[in-house]
Amino acid sequence: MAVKNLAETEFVTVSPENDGPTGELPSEAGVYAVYDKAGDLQLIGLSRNIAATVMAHRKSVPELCGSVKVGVVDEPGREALTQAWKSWMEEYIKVSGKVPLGNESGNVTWTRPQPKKKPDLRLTPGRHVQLTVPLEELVDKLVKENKVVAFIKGSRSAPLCGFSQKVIGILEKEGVDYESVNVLDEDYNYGLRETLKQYSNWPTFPQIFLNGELVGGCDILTSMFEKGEVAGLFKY
Ligand SMILES: N[C@@H](CCC(=O)N[C@@H](CS)C(=O)NCC(=O)O)C(=O)O
Ligand code: FES
Repeated sequence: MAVKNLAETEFVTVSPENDGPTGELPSEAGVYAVYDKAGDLQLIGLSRNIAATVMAHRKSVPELCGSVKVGVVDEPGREALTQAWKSWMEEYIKVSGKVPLGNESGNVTWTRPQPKKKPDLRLTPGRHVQLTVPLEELVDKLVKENKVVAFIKGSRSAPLCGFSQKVIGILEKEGVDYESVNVLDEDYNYGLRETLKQYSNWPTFPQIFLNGELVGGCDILTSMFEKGEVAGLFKY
């Protein structure tokens, strides 16, 4: 049997202040629609366990969870669930002219909280501060005090060159805990680009250091990755 229309389905309160009402939510498969406290629809989702999923949402984004509507799907195959989800989605789009914010592509509010990316390290406090220590010494300290350091063009969250992007991608994929330094940051890493080439005797970027030693750039890391060597070397 199909689920009821969204409009005909009743609200169940789930706001965090009201910490109890899990009992009113079915631990069954079906669709659910989350409304914020202002009553605006934020997300239409489907789940194998509506109560558990909604409670997880309430925990991770309490500010957007005011109440929910749920529709249990009787014989919850993939097809039936998708069909129910589509019917609610279409109903909402017809009325509002848009998809719920949380369902827009690229919206990550409702997915599991992503571990925060580390900020890139900076070598100096800023260009206006005259350093008494040579930059080379700062580089030396940095690569010796951190197990893995990637000197890249751009930041780790927005690399500005394909070679740097590729090594960041590999380190991330392998779950390596690494520090990054943006050699193009002329404010906080002024002069680093040339200093590092001399320090490491390597003319290009990216440069990946492991335990104070240069491992190489993009080509070398890529070939290590293809041989399955990255995790073993860089993680343990
Ligand atoms: N084959 C190199 C590719 C990297 C590369 O060619 N980098 C160039 C362009 S991003 C570079 O850093 N040039 C020197 C510079 O920009 O200072 C590798 O394996 O890392
Ligand atoms: S910045 Fe052009 S190839 Fe790296």
